[in-house]
Amino acid sequence: MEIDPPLCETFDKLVRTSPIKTLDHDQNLLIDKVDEFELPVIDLSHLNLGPQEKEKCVEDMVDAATKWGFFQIVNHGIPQEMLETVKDEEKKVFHQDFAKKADEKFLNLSANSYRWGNPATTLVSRFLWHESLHVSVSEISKIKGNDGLRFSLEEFTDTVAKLAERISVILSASFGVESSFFQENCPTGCSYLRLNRYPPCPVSSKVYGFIPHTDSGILTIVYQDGVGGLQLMKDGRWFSVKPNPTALIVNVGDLLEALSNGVYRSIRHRVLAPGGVERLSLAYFYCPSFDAVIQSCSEPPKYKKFSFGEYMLQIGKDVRATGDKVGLSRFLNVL
Ligand SMILES: O=C(O)CCC(=O)C(=O)O
Ligand SMILES: [Fe+2]
Repeated sequence: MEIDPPLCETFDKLVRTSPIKTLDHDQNLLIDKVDEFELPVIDLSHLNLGPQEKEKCVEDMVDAATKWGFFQIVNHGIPQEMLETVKDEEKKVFHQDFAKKADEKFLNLSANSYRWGNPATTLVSRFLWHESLHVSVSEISKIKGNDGLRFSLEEFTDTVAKLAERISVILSASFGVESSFFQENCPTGCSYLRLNRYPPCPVSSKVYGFIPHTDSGILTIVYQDGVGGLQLMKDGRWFSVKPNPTALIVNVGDLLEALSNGVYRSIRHRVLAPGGVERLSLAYFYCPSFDAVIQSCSEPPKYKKFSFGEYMLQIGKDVRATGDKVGLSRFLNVL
């Protein structure tokens, strides 16, 4: 049985044909000289203590979202056992024959839910040493042939959805966003999950696990195993995030950056391909419906108002035209 997608063959072919053979012109600098650091840790249990502890916790979260666009949360209310169950199910689903995963009827999900490697790219720098399963929350109940996966994803999303709303309400309150905004604009089914597996990679200094990008939703909550490899950009430098499997990672998405009028940062991040071991992660993308209007209440607004549907349409156009997402700068207000 061959569980991995044909990453080696595809990569070798790409190296022969790609006009640029490295990840970046200063690839070694980027990959080898990266400092590891521990993301700010926010203890969410402090929100249930007295007013001073609560205020400090909110302040720390606002500070991390402003300076880093990323933070870790502990005592977040999702039991460790639930996280481990979902990770075990994720591992099992990926540890199946590649041919089975690539079947368009896999798990009864919509076509293109299972993805690997970015096989259409002509550039080494855009190849992903990666396979993933994209599941819209509205589709979880349709999963067939794997009750364990369906049940654990249902349980996980029920809990993580409440957490995402709570954090979004807290972070956006200082920017005048009504606390009802998220409940009114983010029906549960609009968010989605990405199950990520990074197979062991024999050429890990030559290829990304996940290419540099920003997340397009409101915020993302990531559960990762202990392998490491996630890096984020701060002040023009890449930093490696030290893994902490008991914490969840929260990162600001493009829409929260827009709602905060550019104060919170939707930071570029990437994942290095792991060497001798596989890496698993699970990302929950908290998203509004396509007709939700994103508009900052601050004056003067940095971005024009846009709907999430318009935003995603623009991303699709830019990716088709240039191979990359342009993102929020497309919607800058020219003053
Ligand atoms: O695997 C990770 O840690 C992060 C993955 C990621 O950035 C994404 O799925 O958008
Ligand atoms: Fe991401």
